[in-house]
Amino acid sequence: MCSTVQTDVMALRACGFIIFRRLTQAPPDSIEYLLLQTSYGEHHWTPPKGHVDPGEDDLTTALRETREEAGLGEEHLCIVKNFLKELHYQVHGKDKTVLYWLAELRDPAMSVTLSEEHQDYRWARLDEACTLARYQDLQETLRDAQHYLEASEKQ
Ligand SMILES: Nc1nc2c(ncn2[C@@H]2O[C@H](COP(=O)(O)OP(=O)(O)OP(=O)(O)OP(=O)(O)OC[C@H]3O[C@@H](n4cnc5c(=O)[nH]c(N)nc54)[C@H](O)[C@@H]3O)[C@@H](O)[C@H]2O)c(=O)[nH]1
Repeated sequence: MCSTVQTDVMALRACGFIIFRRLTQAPPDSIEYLLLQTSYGEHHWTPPKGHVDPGEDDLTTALRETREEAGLGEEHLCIVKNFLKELHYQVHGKDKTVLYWLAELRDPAMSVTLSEEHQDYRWARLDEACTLARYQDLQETLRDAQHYLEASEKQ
């Protein structure tokens, strides 16, 4: 009973990946981000992500959810070091934390396989991605990712 009460007051926590691909080597505006549209609720668009299972570490959750929701595993991804964003918002009056790592799809032609949780997906350049991801914090996260990638390319 105690554990049920504790679970109820604990903040929601989810983890995922901002996945991008480059269709050509350059320029940086050729970067496209993967967004998935839920098949439930308001049919909102987010990168692959999901709730952390009890005892699971955050990165394991992000990888598991990305495989479950997009059919993309660690072997298909190149994780970008030093990029990790934390979002905080409320869902039905409850605090929720979402962590996003950043990863490049190794083979840009690799196809995405959706689960029943999503009805559509889109590879979108930054502007379109921000339009689909209509939450300001997610838009800022996508812009931060783009800046990070552009800055890395200049080095
Ligand atoms: N039938 C039905 N079933 C649902 C529903 N809801 C869930 N299920 C079930 O739960 C399972 C999902 O399990 P996971 O995959 O593990 O979890 P997540 O990936 O975490 O997915 P969620 O959808 O739970 O959570 P969010 O994406 O966070 O959306 C929640 C609300 O937050 C807002 N919101 C979203 N993103 C942002 C943002 O970046 N910034 C801001 N500021 N706000 C944002 C937006 O208002 C949105 O409505 C599904 O299989 C369903 O069975 C629902 O409405 N109807």
